[in-house]
Amino acid sequence: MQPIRLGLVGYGKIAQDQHVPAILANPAFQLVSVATQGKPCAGVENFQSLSELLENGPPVDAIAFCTPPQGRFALVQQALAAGKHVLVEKPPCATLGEALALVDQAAERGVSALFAWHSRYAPGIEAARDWLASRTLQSVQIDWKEDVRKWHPGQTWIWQPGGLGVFDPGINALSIVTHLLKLPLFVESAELRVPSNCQSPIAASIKMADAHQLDVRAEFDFDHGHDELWSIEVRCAEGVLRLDNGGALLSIDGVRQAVSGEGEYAAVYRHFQQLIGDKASDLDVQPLRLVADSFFVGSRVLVEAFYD
Ligand SMILES: NC(=O)C1=CN([C@@H]2O[C@H](COP(=O)(O)OP(=O)(O)OC[C@H]3O[C@@H](n4cnc5c(N)ncnc54)[C@H](O)[C@@H]3O)[C@@H](O)[C@H]2O)C=CC1
Ligand SMILES: O=C1O[C@@H]([C@H](O)CO)[C@H](O)[C@H]1O
Repeated sequence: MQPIRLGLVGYGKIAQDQHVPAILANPAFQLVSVATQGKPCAGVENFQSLSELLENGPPVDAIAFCTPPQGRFALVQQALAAGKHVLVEKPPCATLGEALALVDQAAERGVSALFAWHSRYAPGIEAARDWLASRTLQSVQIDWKEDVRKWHPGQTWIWQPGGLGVFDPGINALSIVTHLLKLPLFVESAELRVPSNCQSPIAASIKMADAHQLDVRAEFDFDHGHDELWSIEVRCAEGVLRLDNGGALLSIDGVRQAVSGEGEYAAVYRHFQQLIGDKASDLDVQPLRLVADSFFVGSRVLVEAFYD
């Protein structure tokens, strides 16, 4: 079977750290070209823009988008208009409206499209979801804290409108929790702590609920120490479930559970391959809606300036 010829747009940190290694490890894909504005990708044809890639590059069947969320909408629209399957890094776009438009446009074009909520593919997530399915949930506590200087060194886009600030990692926790729960969540209140020289928050506290008043709380911090805290604790009538290390570790009542051995991005690309084979798409916007609603109802607290 012929491999899926893949183009990639935005050869930055996550493309280098995760996407290209996962693509090279999956024989169903062949990376043939890259469009980027930074350093080129070795071993493939490089272009300065998606337009050049599409017009002058080798034929591609699909395109992976690893650019910042600002401006990504127009790029993905261009790929859809060219009839390409698309894999879109999180967050899918800079606004909820753009993401919803892409859902419609992918359906109109009849191509496969994936909003790659990569944290949903962490090793412990499916086992956690299976356990919770028959439990009586009482509360959820999310603590998602990391150092922006480690994970986004020098990336000014993250502090600009559309860059989401601490919700850029925080949306990963929201993507996990919305995958674990059966009912949609709603934001009841939020506090966004915004540095005086930034347009997006460096920390946030969010209170959410579902239609049955499940109490879901999140603490996000982008100025945390070098050792990340990526944990979700779900208290149930039958016991306590914890996901740690971003979902890589699962414990129930303090007892470590067996989890999948597959890495997040290997699973993301295997899912993309499956969607293409099935002529299907997977385009969930709920995590982005929760971020948008946090910005709608969130009270702003000005905090000291942030310097990278
Ligand atoms: N940094 C991380 O640890 C992770 C980042 N992500 C997500 O991946 C996305 C990218 O993040 P990073 O790789 O960290 O950012 P980055 O700033 O390191 O990379 C972005 C890349 O896109 C390129 N670019 C920007 N506009 C372009 C355009 N119009 N055409 C072609 N190339 C363009 C830039 O030259 C740069 O190489 C974000 O949405 C982020 O949320 C996801 C998982 C982890
Ligand atoms: O999506 C993201 O993940 C974190 C970090 O890479 C842990 O995976 C990063 O801050 C955010 O963009």
